[in-house]
Amino acid sequence: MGLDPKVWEDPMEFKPERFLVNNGVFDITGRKGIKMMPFGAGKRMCPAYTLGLLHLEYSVANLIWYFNWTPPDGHDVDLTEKAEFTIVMMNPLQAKISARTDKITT
Ligand code: HEM
Repeated sequence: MGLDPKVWEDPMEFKPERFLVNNGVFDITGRKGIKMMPFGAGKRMCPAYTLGLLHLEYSVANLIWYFNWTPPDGHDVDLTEKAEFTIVMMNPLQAKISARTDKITT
């Protein structure tokens, strides 16, 4: 379903902005039609999906808030897909992280 052009426009293209519809509120519960359902759908849907989403947002927000992320010299980020046992990135992702000194502390 994730690769079906009847469901997704240009399914093979990396377009995160496709989820920025309806003021950024994308239905992942399957209530408005089943299109993407990372937490399942219907009666047996994950009962903790809001907790899961909150936890992910909190984790990512903290990683961005506390660290600067840059690619090491000579390791450019390339999102092109490469087929191995699974689909991997063209260049394995490497990141140099350092503590942010410019963040506002409260
Ligand atoms: C990002 C995090 C999570 C993802 C992607 C996820 C995804 C899923 C999926 C796909 C199902 C199966 C739904 C179905 O059978 O249709 C499920 C079920 C379930 N999840 Fe999660 N889940 C997450 C986090 C959590 C957390 C944090 C908890 C508990 C604190 C939890 C508790 C459960 C339970 C109890 C079920 C079984 C529901 C049932 O069979 O009635 N999940 N989850």
